[in-house]
Amino acid sequence: MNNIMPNNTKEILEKYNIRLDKNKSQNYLVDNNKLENILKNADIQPDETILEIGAGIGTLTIPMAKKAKKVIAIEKDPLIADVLKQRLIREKIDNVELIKGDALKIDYPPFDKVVSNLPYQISSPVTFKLLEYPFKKAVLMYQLEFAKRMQAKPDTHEYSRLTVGLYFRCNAEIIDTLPPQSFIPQPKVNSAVIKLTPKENIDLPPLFDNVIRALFQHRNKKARKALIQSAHELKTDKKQLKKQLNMIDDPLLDEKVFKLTPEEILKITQLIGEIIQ
Ligand SMILES: C[S@@+](CC[C@H](N)C(=O)[O-])C[C@H]1O[C@@H](n2cnc3c(N)ncnc32)[C@H](O)[C@@H]1O
Repeated sequence: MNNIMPNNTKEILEKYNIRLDKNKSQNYLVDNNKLENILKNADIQPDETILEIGAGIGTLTIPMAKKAKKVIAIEKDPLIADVLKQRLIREKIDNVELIKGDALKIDYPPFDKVVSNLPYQISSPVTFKLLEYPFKKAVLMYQLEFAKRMQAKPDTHEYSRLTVGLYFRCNAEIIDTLPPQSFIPQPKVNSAVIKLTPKENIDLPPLFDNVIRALFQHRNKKARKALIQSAHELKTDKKQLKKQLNMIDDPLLDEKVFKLTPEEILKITQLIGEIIQ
């Protein structure tokens, strides 16, 4: 392997006597070619603020800080965050805002791009959370299976709430895949890096995310039944919704959820918006 930068993750972990815990999503990147590819795709500019979720000991943080105006690095494990803090001091890097905390529980300061080898345990909630923030680009590592769901087509096993939630907001592109050997400790599955580029002019109805949630709780059922069974997601009364939906003769409501295209789900959202006032 033609390593461009020295990777001293193992030495650093030994030096600080850190034992990584797979159960805490602590799979650290040790493949520098893959790291270089993430940085290349992130294309960090000197005036940009980068958000990093799950910074670990700084494998991505430190090279990003050397390119960016600022890196906001979030790390939940206090021992590991302390190691990163010491490394930043030792390397005289002063443009990293290190936040010790749970990325699902804190509000993020404004950022231009988000670049992270994400903790896989929180892939889904953290992705939906990120979608609430404006950003120019995201370069994110996920489990390969999860990444495939982000760009899946209707009527496939991977097509999910995540696919539809992303569809109108971002273009999702798998830009690299990584074998378990790219990490220590090695995960059981392959990984992938996804690039998300926000789409312009998104004006989704306020109920859109509620409708997706309601539908995909019953992905093998017909849309009408799924919506009725998950009426709570639409913050409406189940009996009332059943009555209203049963009066509508629209073939979309008789289609199975996993077969509905994102555009059709948008139409259903508009329909729901009209009946739940
Ligand atoms: C996959 S590792 C990536 C570490 C490093 N960025 C790298 O690429 O080698 C994910 C990191 O996220 C941290 N983590 C796990 N859950 C977290 C959460 N809810 N909020 C913030 N960090 C979390 C873990 O402690 C771990 O350091």
